[in-house]
Amino acid sequence: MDGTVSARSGGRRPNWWKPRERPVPPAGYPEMIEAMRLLQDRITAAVPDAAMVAEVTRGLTAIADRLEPTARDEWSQLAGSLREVPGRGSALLPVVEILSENETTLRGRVRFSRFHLGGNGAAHGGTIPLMFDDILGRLANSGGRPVARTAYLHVNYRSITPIDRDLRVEIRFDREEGRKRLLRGELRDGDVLCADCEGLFVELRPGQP
Ligand SMILES: CCCCCCCC/C=C\CCCCCCCC(=O)SCCNC(=O)CCNC(=O)[C@H](O)C(C)(C)COP(=O)(O)OP(=O)(O)OC[C@H]1O[C@@H](n2cnc3c(N)ncnc32)[C@H](O)[C@@H]1OP(=O)(O)O
Repeated sequence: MDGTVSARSGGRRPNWWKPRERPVPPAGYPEMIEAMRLLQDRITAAVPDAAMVAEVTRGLTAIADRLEPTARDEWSQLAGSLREVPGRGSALLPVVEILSENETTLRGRVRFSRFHLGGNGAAHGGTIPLMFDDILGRLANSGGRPVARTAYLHVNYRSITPIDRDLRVEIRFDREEGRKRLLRGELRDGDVLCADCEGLFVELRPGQP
């Protein structure tokens, strides 16, 4: 690792975990990401004819080309860095709207959508750990603690997780032993337990990527 930062991919940087200034997005940035999420849902659901496929491909390529000159490295990108915005400004993440948060507990509302479909109205099994990893990681890294990464994430699928419904998620900080932080979480549809999880986060040592 030489610490070189490339403009497009981000590159790796030594001591990357040191706090840095929070980026300030331009007006309308969260709405742009929301439009991207809508696009993901609509493309997933669409069965367009060939003419519309060609038209959409042209339109999307034109937008991608328009954005290309504004690309910055990982350390300056906005997507995923907006802690105060639900879904952190990342179109990858299922959006968790945080209802309450302190140093031990986080409660939120999450809605999986068509983009996250696995089959028969249920969310894809990979999207649930994605959601858990992000909010467990948020709580694990709260309270001014040094950065920790997920060492394991164990997810139990207890019943299907429906898309297009508001679900509740609750995360608890279970315990901390040296560099190890253990957290647990539950995802519920009303009274029905959809999934629960346990995650181990391990604090990085200086120089760890
Ligand atoms: C990314 C952080 C962002 C932070 C941002 C902060 C602001 C918050 C804002 C917004 C929230 C955003 C939140 C996003 C969160 C996403 C988090 C991720 O998804 S991270 C990507 C996936 N994870 C990896 O890629 C790790 C890859 N693995 C590693 O790097 C290493 O394996 C690591 C660091 C996890 C541990 O390696 P070692 O060499 O440092 O530590 P050793 O000495 O092996 O272990 C220490 C202790 O942990 C146990 N341990 C380690 N791995 C274990 C495992 N898999 N199972 C059980 N125990 C394990 C060991 O047995 C040891 O325990 P004993 O001290 O002996 O009691």
